[in-house]
Amino acid sequence: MGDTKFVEIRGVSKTYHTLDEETKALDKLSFDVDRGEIVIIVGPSGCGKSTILSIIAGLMKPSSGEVFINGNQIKSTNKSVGYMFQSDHLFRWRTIMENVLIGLEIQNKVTAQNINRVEKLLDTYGLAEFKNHYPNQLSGGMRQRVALIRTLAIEPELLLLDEPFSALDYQSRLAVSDDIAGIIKKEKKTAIMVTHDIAEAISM
Ligand SMILES: Nc1ncnc2c1ncn2[C@@H]1O[C@H](COP(=O)(O)OP(=O)(O)OP(=O)(O)O)[C@@H](O)[C@H]1O
Repeated sequence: MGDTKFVEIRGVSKTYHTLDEETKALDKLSFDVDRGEIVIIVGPSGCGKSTILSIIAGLMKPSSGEVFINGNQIKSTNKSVGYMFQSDHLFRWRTIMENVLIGLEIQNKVTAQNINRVEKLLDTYGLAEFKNHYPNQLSGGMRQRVALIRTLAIEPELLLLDEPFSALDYQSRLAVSDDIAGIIKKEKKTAIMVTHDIAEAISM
């Protein structure tokens, strides 16, 4: 037996069934991710990228195969995993601070210590002065940064990013992906990102 990897994907297959057809989205997919690694999966639309992230997050069960995080098999959603979606999904009626705190609110963990930690994250990543602003007062790139800080606020060990920059125009996409990669490295997180955009993958 070798060392246990941080994330292990073992022979994962997924077939979707509808009334009149079967779609094989994943066929015996296996790979490992080490702690602190940023892995980018590139492929065209429809190749099963969102499916594998949903399975790793425990939001969906594979048809066969297993996923382990830290040696524990994933069977349902898991606090050690943070998921960032294609668009930023910020609530427009909540301020930046209120948006960033939402995960902690759901977990009933809005303590003075956690608020302080989140304020430091906003400060480090240049958003402190915007904490009482609303999402529509920020640029697309800043909103993605807010979405990442919201995901980081619950202190996940593994970040899953599903085409997080696809809503941005080409020029800001490369700058923002650079920016987000820098934050992930600085916070020493492990991340799996999926994208159809090779330039974005290389820039990360
Ligand atoms: N709930 C579902 N029911 C039936 N088929 C599905 C379902 N979800 C996804 N599929 C099919 O499975 C395949 C993989 O989908 P998936 O969303 O994982 O791909 P993707 O690479 O993330 O694509 P995109 O970038 O367009 O989201 C596609 O052919 C899709 O049509």
